[in-house]
Amino acid sequence: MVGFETFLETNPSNERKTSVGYDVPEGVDIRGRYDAEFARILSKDALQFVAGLQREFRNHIKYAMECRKEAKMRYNNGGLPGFDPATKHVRDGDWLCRSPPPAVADRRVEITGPVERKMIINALNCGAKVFMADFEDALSPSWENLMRGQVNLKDAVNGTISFHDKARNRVYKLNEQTAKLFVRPRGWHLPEAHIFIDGEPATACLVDFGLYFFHNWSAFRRTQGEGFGPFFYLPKMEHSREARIWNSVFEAAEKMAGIQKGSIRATVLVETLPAVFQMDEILYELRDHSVGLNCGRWDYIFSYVKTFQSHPDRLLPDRVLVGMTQHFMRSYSDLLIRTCHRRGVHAMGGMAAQIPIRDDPKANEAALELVRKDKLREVRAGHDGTWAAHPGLIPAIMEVFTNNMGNNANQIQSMKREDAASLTEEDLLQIPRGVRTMDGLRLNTRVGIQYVAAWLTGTGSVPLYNLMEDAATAEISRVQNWQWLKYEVELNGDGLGVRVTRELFGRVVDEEMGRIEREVGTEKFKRGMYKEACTIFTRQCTSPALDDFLTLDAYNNIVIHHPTGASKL
Ligand SMILES: CC(=O)SCCNC(=O)CCNC(=O)[C@H](O)C(C)(C)COP(=O)(O)OP(=O)(O)OC[C@H]1O[C@@H](n2cnc3c(N)ncnc32)[C@H](O)[C@@H]1OP(=O)(O)O
Ligand SMILES: O=CC(=O)O
Ligand SMILES: [Mg+2]
Repeated sequence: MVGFETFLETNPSNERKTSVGYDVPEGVDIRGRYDAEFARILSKDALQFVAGLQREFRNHIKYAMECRKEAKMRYNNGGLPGFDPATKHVRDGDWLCRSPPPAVADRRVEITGPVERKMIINALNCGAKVFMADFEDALSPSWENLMRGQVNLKDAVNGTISFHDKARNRVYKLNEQTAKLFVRPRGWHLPEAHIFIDGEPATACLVDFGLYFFHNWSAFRRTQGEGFGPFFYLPKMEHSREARIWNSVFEAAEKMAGIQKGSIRATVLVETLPAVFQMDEILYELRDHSVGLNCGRWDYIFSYVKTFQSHPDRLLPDRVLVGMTQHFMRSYSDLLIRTCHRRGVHAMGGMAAQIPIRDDPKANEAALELVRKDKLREVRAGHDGTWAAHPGLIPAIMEVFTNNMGNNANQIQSMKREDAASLTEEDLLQIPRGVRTMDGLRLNTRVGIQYVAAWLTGTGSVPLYNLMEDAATAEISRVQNWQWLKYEVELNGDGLGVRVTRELFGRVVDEEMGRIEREVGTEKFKRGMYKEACTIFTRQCTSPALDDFLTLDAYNNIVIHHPTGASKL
């Protein structure tokens, strides 16, 4: 794994202290650029709070990351993830989570997006019930993006956020009625290299959570949460011990603020394969702070490949064929619904990748139809709400959920899905069916390189070939290529019987780089970071050992380059 240690080794500049301008508490060093607006976020008190969390929980986090490594070793030695016999009493027990706060009882459509100023306003205004503001899959974690994101969220919670689009002479402001705000901090595994605490990079999610909570808990509870909150989404957990750390972090934050235990609420994304066997345990750890689980389908597919990286009998078909109707995906969604409703909380659906296609009405209608179909399956299965990637999808998704749920805020009591109790480990692990093709290999390569190029220049979610791409979808492209190369799989869907060798992949990379250049134009291609992206992506696809995360390696580049803004490629 490329982690803190590698980060330190590969970045000699980390020896420098650069807290110039910031008033920092003892032991805290800020290495990002000084900006007067950032300084309001990075106040001494706020940093003291973040440093306190880091000091209290760093050993717990390190231990949890060690446990991830041990689990990986077990899977790499042929083991399979499964239900833990030691926590059977939790799964069998008759307990409930606290009931959902009234402010977010109805979450039928949630929009997601990076913490970019205009998008925050558009998302809050778009008619969705919830907006998940994202420091994670949809954000490239440059210093500028992170700090501006915190400034933007503070203004949003205070109701003062505005944006002047000078090119269009348009001013963006909040409507009377807005979506309720959830914030998604980064995962446990990521460092925040611009903030050092006691000589090591801060844990990224504690920075995201800590700064947002410190500045917003009071206003949020007054203006948004009807006495509850703030609300969070928690990504990429692999085990309930990681949920236990979050629960303790929440308790520490509540204590600091002097608010009641159970004020903070969070929805956990079940988006790793090991976590599907821990859903009861995760809810149990967070039972005072939970507001449900969500099917993070894209990272879940990524995690399937990662977990089975040493299992050549579990190869994935083309990425486009691994949808929610594959048996293992349907089983995961069904069991998540059953688990959440049994514990009295929301079971949220996931993200359809389709987005509106502006210049082609026929293709646009076809994309919308795919989204409707996906959402209809979710609501009929019993999900209480779902995700939308784009404001243009909200009316259609809202209609599907409202037609099926009527005036009920959710289906927690009406869709118990007891039938899903009989789902087995085999159901949850069943190998996805379908063929592998040269087109699949080419698409993975083209999408992966373009996504990394965007990420390196500060943009974490992009439209590519009429689909939303973010860190999770790009991960699927990367690990699928890696898996196919590692096992030199036969592309069995083309009738040609070609095997995926390094030589073939080298040719594919060259040809797809040529195609990207033709598609984006030579000038943009030269200005962008496509070559750097190609180096990173190709290295990761061909490395003997699978990197744990695409973004950990790529992060070294954005720390060095300090992009100054989110520039679209
Ligand atoms: C796997 C997962 O984790 S999913 C969750 C993480 N991923 C995301 O959140 C992706 C969110 N979506 C997006 O980032 C964008 O919709 C993209 C990148 C997919 C497409 O972006 P674009 O092509 O720029 O969208 P498009 O040009 O159609 O935008 C039209 C308008 O909608 C706005 N818009 C588009 N998506 C969003 C959004 N998610 N939230 C708020 N506003 C949005 C744009 O800002 C633009 O506003 P304007 O007309 O006022 O200028
Ligand atoms: O975060 C969501 C996902 O699908 O991954
Ligand atoms: Mg995800």
